[in-house]
Amino acid sequence: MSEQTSPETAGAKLIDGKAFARNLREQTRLEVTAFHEKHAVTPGLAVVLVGNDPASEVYVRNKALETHHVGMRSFMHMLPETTSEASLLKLIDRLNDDPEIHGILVQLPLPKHIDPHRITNAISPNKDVDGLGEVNAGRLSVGLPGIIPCTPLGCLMLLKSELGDLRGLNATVIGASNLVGKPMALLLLNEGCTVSVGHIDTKEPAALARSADILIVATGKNGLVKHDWVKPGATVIDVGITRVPTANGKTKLVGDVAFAEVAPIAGRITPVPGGVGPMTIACLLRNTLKAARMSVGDKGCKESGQKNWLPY
Ligand SMILES: Nc1nc(=O)c2c([nH]1)NC[C@@H]1CN(c3ccc(C(=O)N[C@@H](CCC(=O)O)C(=O)O)cc3)C=[N+]21
Repeated sequence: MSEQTSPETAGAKLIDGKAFARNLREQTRLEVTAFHEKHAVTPGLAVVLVGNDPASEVYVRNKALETHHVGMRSFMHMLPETTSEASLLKLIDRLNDDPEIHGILVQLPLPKHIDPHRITNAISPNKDVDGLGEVNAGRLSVGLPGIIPCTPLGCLMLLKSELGDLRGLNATVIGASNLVGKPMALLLLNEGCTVSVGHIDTKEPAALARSADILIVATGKNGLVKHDWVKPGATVIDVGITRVPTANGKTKLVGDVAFAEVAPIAGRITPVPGGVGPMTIACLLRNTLKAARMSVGDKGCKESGQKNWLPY
């Protein structure tokens, strides 16, 4: 990756998640071809969306397109907002039993009348490409191989490619969700970082953030992280993604980090858009390939080696 600086980002290097994700997808495409030649199996991903949140519909469409680009099959299920929990569970059962489907993703958040925990855990652990079910979450927490949630996995790939060995570094994760913050903290712990987790009740989040060599922010509060939250030279990974209106009546995506004031202080920083977002989708495709490999007991792949966490 080339050093990119601009007047607004003074010393900070932009971490180009978009370019990294493009390379990862290309690598995945080649591996999907080889996998198909060896096993005559095409990896298949089912994506389920309940309700019609316009932003979710865009992500879901992008996922379908990128799935095709890497040579996988995509199965879309767009269900009405009024779908009952029972009928969603029935669909998941069908997808669990369908041999053409190797990965199942149910887009979150779900409508209020559906218990997300029950849904996430209904997905077979072998097809849980979001890595959010109790089996995969538990395996991550005890240090066993499993399927790792896409966003934290993408963040870790960016960090390792930028910084190499992370052992001994101080990492602060702001946000403690099951989707990002908690698995991110566990991954960094497994990499040998000294990890702190800040959350809604943390008394001095700025001080906690300022102690970090690696700062990961996943709160959904746009512009939360100001210049005085960041240690000079730190690597900042912005997971937040919020659509805000602009002066000319359009909208744009912004992160949880106040980019213009933080970029001159940080050593490296991910932009929004073009940072973590594209990595999430690229990692979803990796996880789907991994699930397909597990389904045929492909011992020739790194994924079946019991020590290897990362799908590359
Ligand atoms: N079960 C589940 N798993 C998820 O992984 C999941 C989810 N539910 N619900 C919604 C969030 C959101 N999410 C994004 C993925 C990619 C981009 C992405 O590609 N963003 C582009 C910009 C896209 C655009 O311009 O609209 C970028 O940041 O550059 C964004 C957001 C996955 N999520």
